[in-house]
Amino acid sequence: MNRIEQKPKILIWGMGGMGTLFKKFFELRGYTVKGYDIDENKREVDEKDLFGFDVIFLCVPMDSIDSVISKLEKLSTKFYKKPLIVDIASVKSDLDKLIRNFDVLSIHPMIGPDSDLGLSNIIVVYESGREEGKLILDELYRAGANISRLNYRLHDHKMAEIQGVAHFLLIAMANFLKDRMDKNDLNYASPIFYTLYKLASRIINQDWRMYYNIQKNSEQLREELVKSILELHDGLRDDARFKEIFEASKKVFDDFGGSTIILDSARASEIPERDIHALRGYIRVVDSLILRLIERRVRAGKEIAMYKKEKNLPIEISEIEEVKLKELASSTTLNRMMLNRIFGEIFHLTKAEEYRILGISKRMAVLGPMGSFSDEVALKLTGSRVPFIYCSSVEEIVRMVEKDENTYGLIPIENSVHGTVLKSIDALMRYDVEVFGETKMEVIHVLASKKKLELTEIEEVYSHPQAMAQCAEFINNYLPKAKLRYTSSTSDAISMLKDTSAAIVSENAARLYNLYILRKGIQDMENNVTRFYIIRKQGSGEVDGNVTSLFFGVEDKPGALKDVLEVFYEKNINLRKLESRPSGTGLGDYIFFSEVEKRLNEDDLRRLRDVTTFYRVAGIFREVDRIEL
Ligand SMILES: NC(=O)c1ccc[n+]([C@@H]2O[C@H](COP(=O)([O-])OP(=O)(O)OC[C@H]3O[C@@H](n4cnc5c(N)ncnc54)[C@H](O)[C@@H]3O)[C@@H](O)[C@H]2O)c1
Ligand SMILES: O=C(O)C(=O)C[C@]1(C(=O)O)C=C[C@@H](O)C=C1
Repeated sequence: MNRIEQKPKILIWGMGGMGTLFKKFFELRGYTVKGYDIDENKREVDEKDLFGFDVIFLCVPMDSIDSVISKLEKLSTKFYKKPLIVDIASVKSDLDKLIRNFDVLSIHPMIGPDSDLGLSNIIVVYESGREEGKLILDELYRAGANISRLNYRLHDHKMAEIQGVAHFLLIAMANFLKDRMDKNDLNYASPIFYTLYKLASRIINQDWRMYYNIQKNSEQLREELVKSILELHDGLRDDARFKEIFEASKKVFDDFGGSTIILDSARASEIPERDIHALRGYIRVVDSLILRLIERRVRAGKEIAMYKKEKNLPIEISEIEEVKLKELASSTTLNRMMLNRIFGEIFHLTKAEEYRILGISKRMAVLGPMGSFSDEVALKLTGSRVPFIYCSSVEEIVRMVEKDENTYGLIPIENSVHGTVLKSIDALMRYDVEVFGETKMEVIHVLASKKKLELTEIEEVYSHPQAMAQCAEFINNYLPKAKLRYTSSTSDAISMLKDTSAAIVSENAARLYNLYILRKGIQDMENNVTRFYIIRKQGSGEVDGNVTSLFFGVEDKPGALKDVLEVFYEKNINLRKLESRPSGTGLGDYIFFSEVEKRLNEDDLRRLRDVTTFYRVAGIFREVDRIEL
């Protein structure tokens, strides 16, 4: 465990490409992060407010680092606490100066602003051992970055090889071909040419200064490179010599099996204009890429599953999914709701593979969609070790459970405000399933929105009619002017949200869909509790419990029901619930559903047989908070 109690406050000094990347990364992980820049338009804090931060990320161009260090030195007496300076420069020539006066974590992130920190190589060049620094590296590590260490004096030399050579060759290619080719030549391009062309374009279209500084750092190596190119040129006069040079490189340059680089280097980076066939061709390539990438992602599930088994971790870790969804939503303008659904399904595919590898075949059918109240209850109940199937009706759940011994179900049976869920009783009556547990959960509604809003700014409120009714008092008191819009589900309510509207949903749904929670617990009644049945295929497991639920019929004569109740009375059995439901055989024909607080024994059932036309035990169960499936 880290010894820092609170997350350090971070200042990003230089809000360009890399600064923005780090700001978003740490913000999404719950840190307070502010940006400062020489350009006033990019500033979130003024110069006078630079002193309360625990960590300062130096994200200015390399040419400006020296002046920023001098400024930091001048300011140093005013800091409330000595900040940790995180240096990310690509060349470490200023590091000596920085270390002299500050606590420093010097890293070199080997990615550009448009990349992802997951799987990136982060080279740690110097660390003064501050806890904040360890925490930062730990966050990067947990996001999948590969943290390596390299002495800072060796760093610049290594970078000359890694970056200097690659940049030089690509800049040389662009420089050489710029007068010889035009964009039409791309019609003749091969995937390899396209890849190099794209890489060179990426460099040429950025600010030249950083590349200049990197080349300055690789002057000596460049000379060796030019010499080696001439040798290769020379080697091409003789096939045996060329073969030798060619084969010698194989030892280091492995074959990249499974790479999508060639697929991606097809014309898939630019949308063709107008021509419908070209457009369809383009979409075909993009679809193939998506497919290959999803396959790769799912394959990773195998390794993750083995790790989770070893560490006894649940398959589903909703916090990880939440951060990912937030991260994805923040880097696109695509519809957030749809994005959540698509990635929700992709997560499902990966999880399904994890379950398959671990031989987990059990699943639980619940009322969907993901983020519904039932989803929340099922998560709590199972500790998320089994996959959930999201159904759109109770009947669908019960039907699924009847069909498959490995599918369990969670259905609402009653709510303390709205009473019995008759659809659940009807479904239990029709299908061969049994109740083997019950669980309760308090309904807590929250008011949530896409953007942070004052209540007075809310023009419309979206929700399911039942949730709306349960929050009527709050709506009348605090949102008297808002228009009420009824929707058929939580996810519908969320998808309708505009910038000035809010939805009444569960806290779980608000978190899942990255909404702001404006008010919590807005339901009128305290103690708004829903009770659920946990069901399985009839006869598919051990029976245990202290409550029995049963269906029975009585003759159509006066006192018939009283005879049944008398059996319970005689035997001192407390009747917890009694409902009558139409049997479906004719007008006036009813079946009774009841719950009694006892595990009925042979004798109890014999007595019931005498006073009923039929009975069927729907389940023997007890209340549970957790189930092991
Ligand atoms: N871009 C990359 O691929 C990459 C990769 C790894 C490391 N780095 C390192 O990250 C650092 C930043 O690179 P970038 O690509 O984000 O640069 P950038 O040009 O995108 O952003 C730099 C920002 O710093 C601001 N700035 C300039 N001088 C300043 C000053 N004196 N005070 C405050 N703000 C100032 C600029 O206005 C700009 O917003 C560099 O040290 C670079 O070596 C960059
Ligand atoms: O990161 C993991 O632990 C995974 O199993 C991957 C993954 C995913 O598909 O992104 C799947 C299940 C977890 O709920 C979180 C994430």
